[in-house]
Amino acid sequence: METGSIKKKNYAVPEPALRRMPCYLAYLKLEHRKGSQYVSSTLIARDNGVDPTQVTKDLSYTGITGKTRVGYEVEPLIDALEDFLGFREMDEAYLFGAGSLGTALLHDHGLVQYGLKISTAFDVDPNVTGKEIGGVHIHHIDEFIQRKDHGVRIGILTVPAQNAQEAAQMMVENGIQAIWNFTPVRIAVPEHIVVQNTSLYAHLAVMFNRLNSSPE
Ligand SMILES: NC(=O)c1ccc[n+]([C@@H]2O[C@H](COP(=O)([O-])OP(=O)(O)OC[C@H]3O[C@@H](n4cnc5c(N)ncnc54)[C@H](O)[C@@H]3O)[C@@H](O)[C@H]2O)c1
Repeated sequence: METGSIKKKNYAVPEPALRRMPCYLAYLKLEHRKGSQYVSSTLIARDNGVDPTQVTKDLSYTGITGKTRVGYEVEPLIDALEDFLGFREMDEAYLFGAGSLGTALLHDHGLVQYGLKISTAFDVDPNVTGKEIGGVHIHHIDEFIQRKDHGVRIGILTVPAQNAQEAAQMMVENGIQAIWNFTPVRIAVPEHIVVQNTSLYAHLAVMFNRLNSSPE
C-alpha cells in the first residue's frame, strides 16, 4: 500500500455524494458476503433510503456504470468505490490527545480499512505519555514539536475544548495539513488547511428530535 499522500482526487465531487459513497460501499460488501453478483440501482436506493437517480449519479463518479436489467456487478463496483474514495491507499496520521475518545480511536481497527493508520499519538499528561494504546506509542507533545521532517500531514484532534485552538495552531506550525477535528471548537487555521469537524452529538440531536416529533 502507498503511504503518505493525502487523497486529493475527489475534491470536485459534491460533499453529499462523497458522504453517501461509504454507505454504498458497506452495503455492497454485505451483498457480496451474501453471494450477490449483481445489484440494481433500485435496490441500492431502496436499502439506503436514497433516490435511484441519485444512486446512479453518485456511482457514475467512479467511472462504473450499471448494465440494463442486471444492474451493477458487485465486485468491480466495490473495487472502483474503494479506489475512488482512496481507501486502498494508506495515509499515516498523528493523534493529539490520548484521552477517552483518543483511546477509542486508537483501538478502532476500522480506520485502517478506510485508509488511515494512526502511527503515533501525543499527549501532555505524564500518566499517559510513555504508554502504548492499541499498539500505538504515546509521546509527549514536545516530541512532536522537536521532530522535524516527520512527513505526516494528517492530525486527529481529540484534546479538551479549551486546548483545541492552541493544539491546532501547534499542529499547523509543525506541518499538519489536514485536521480531523473531534472537539466542539471551530478551530481557526489558515485557509489551505483541510479541516473536517466530526460530532457524534450532532447526530444524537437529530435522533432525539426525530424521536420526540414522531407521531404516537
Ligand atoms: N466529536 C465527538 O463526537 C466527540 C465525542 C466525545 C468527545 N469529544 C471531544 O473530544 C475531545 C476529547 O474528549 P475526551 O473525552 O477524550 O477528553 P479526555 O479529557 O479524556 O482526553 C483529552 C486528552 O487530551 C490531552 N491533552 C490536553 N491538552 C493537550 C495538548 N495540547 N496536546 C495533546 N494532548 C493534550 C489530555 O491530557 C487528555 O489525555 C473533547 O474536546 C470532547 O469535547 C467529541
